[in-house]
Amino acid sequence: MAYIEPAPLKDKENPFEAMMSRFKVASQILGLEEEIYNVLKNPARQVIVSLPVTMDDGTIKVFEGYRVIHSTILGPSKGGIRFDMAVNLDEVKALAAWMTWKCAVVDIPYGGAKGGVACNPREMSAGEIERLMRAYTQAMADVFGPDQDIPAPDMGTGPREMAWLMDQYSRIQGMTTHAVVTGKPLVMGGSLGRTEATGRGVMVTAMAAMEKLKINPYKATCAVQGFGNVGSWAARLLHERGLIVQAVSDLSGAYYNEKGIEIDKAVQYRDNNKGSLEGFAGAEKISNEDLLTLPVDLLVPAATEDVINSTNAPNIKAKLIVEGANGPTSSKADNVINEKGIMVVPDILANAGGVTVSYFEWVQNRLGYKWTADRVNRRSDRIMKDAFNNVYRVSQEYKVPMRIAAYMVAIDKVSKTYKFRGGY
Ligand SMILES: NC(=O)C1=CN([C@@H]2O[C@H](COP(=O)(O)OP(=O)(O)OC[C@H]3O[C@@H](n4cnc5c(N)ncnc54)[C@H](OP(=O)(O)O)[C@@H]3O)[C@@H](O)[C@H]2O)C=CC1
Ligand SMILES: O=C(O)CCC(=O)C(=O)O
Repeated sequence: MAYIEPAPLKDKENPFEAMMSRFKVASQILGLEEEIYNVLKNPARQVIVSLPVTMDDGTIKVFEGYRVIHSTILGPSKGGIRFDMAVNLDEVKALAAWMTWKCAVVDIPYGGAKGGVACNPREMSAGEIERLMRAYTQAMADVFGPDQDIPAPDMGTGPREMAWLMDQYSRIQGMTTHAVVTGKPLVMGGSLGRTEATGRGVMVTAMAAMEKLKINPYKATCAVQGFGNVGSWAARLLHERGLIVQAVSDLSGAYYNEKGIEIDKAVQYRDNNKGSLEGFAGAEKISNEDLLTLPVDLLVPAATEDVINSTNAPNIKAKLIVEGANGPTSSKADNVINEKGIMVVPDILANAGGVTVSYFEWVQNRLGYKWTADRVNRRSDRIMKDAFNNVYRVSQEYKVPMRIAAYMVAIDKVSKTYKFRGGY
């Protein structure tokens, strides 16, 4: 069947519709039965909770929290928790579905879920964030579980928040339950390699794509948008592989140096500057928008959704885009990028290193055993390379972009499993 361009969407893209437009195209090419299409397009469960939290000044503020389980066909659902002002149900629904496809692409036995709370952690004290995370866990206690639904970090959360979640859940259960959450601190059942895992997967798939495109990493330039967990680790590891990282960014703006940013210095600066790159010296300050259109070989969007859209896509000059973030490219931009011949390693493949090592963390927790960093990295690198090669093969065979090929791999696996499970 010929490749069908995703239908362009109007105005600013709703992330769930952006996910659906690619899902539709891949389903059509696969000839997916309508009944199964309907099952997979609807999230299995959507939970919305109100979370009253006592703030430091004694007032009570009510936050809205979400957990969407998109699918449990492949196994217990898995996916991070986002603390961000922009969190809303449609975003969480899209992120949950992306988790289903992502776990299927890297062939790990999980379904997809995502959670989030609309809040601004930058303006909250550690105590307020802790009370919010404990309230969220309490409200989701019947949703979460090591064989049911296993959360992890996402934007605005990290090991500290996962520790509070694990502790609160364990108090409710009356027993220490490490395997209920991944991305925990190392001392409480976290896995070696999880912190850097998503950025590492971005690096591994970027190297694989550069090989296909015959780009020499020692001569290649790169720009990375977002300097949190994913962006800073991707930048550091790409730099270690010989690339010149010419620009990095966060919400404060982008920082450009033609000769290359010193990534370790930027990380150190951010860590000593309340998490922000604001004021970082040794680089020219440009806008996040300018970063996206720099004439680099590799562009890594590792911040948030919809940053590459129909407005700026015609000006993108990179030869390769490797998506560290979930949903950074709108479906309208897909068409423009494809016409320009830019290769895109899509989010559901490129950033799957995180959930892969989360899976290893869960396995180690259940075994009561700890793997070495070397074992974690070797196994996750192999999974990421195999997944890249599989998606690349499908994209060549069906003459479709890598994004559609990744959806095809995922939908094929989930739909076949659904049919084998039967009972409907
Ligand atoms: N953590 C993980 O393991 C995984 C994360 N992802 C995805 O990767 C992306 C980043 O997540 P993660 O690194 O964990 O999040 P973090 O919260 O650690 O970092 C986010 C970074 O993006 C910056 N940022 C946010 N919005 C914008 C914007 N509009 N323009 C430019 N920069 C922006 C932030 O800046 P500032 O610090 O100034 O706020 C920060 O540097 C998300 O899409 C997430 O879903 C995907 C797979 C796994
Ligand atoms: O590590 C995980 O389980 C999930 C990470 C995540 O939320 C993501 O891949 O988007």
